[in-house]
Amino acid sequence: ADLPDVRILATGGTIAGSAAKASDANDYKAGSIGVAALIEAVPELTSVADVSGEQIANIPSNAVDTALLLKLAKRVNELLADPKVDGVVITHGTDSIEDTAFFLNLTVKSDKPVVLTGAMRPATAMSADGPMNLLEAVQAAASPKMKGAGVTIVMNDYIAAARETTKTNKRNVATFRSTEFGYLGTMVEGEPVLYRKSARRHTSSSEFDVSKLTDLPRVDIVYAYAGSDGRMSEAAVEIGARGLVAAAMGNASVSPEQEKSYGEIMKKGIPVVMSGRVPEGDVILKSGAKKLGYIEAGNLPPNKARLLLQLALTTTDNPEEIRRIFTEY
Ligand SMILES: NC(=O)C[C@H](N)C(=O)O
Repeated sequence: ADLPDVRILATGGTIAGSAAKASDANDYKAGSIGVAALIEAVPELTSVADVSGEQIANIPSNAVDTALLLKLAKRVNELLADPKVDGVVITHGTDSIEDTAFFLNLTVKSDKPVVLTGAMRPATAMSADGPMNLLEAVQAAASPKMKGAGVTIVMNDYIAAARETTKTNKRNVATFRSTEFGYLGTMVEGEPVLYRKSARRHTSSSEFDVSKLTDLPRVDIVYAYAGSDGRMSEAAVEIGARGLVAAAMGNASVSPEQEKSYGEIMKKGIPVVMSGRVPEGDVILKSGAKKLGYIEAGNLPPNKARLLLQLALTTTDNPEEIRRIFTEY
């Protein structure tokens, strides 16, 4: 039969991790098994799709950097532009999988499925979760039902939108949860069953083009807590930040010293996006904070607001334009 053509791009992580003992699910080395071995461990893949692997990196995902994000986005765009390719799966460490997924959600120029997956237990572990996650990711990427769904994370039977998904448990296999707007769907007996669509711009309707970029503007995140002052934000500007993301307490809540520092930074034309430590709910500024000129992050967490601000700064410095971007993506 003519099976869908699915390309697997491997970047490392625990799914490619190995430990000395099957009982060890903690003290292992992430990114030690190559893509060929990942595919070989799941012989069922060959009845789902015509799969082929490509090793993009083999690292734990805390080592993913801007260069790798750009490399991945460019490679995915190249592959999906080929009419022969039906979908892409990316194996990735779970620590930053949501960051990479959201970045690709904003920079992949295609409606074809792009599915990220990973594992919480290394490949050598008893009850390793990687093989089933890889199978379900390939099943999703091979399915025409996933067309236009945006970049997704498929793990533990759920199909989760890059924008709304976050790691919630440091060690448990059921770590990926969708924030308030839910999962897109679930994998049922090898088939995606979808319940919803994202209303936010992504993939083929995104305005961001990374094809000619070799770097992204520096954006730093400043964490707020009772007793924080303005020195971290000042230091970030000093080392070259072109924008800041405030990880505020509550709803846009930062200390008075921090507020003063942000006010001065915004006067210099450096945008400050107001996000927060609290995982759910949209940031809504009070009139005083609005006057200072913050940009509201909506419900984006700081790590994703940072990526969106970096991409926004590749196209504009105008706060009104950046504000529009934060309402559309
Ligand atoms: N479960 C994992 O994949 C965690 C690992 N430290 C990583 O992100 O690479």
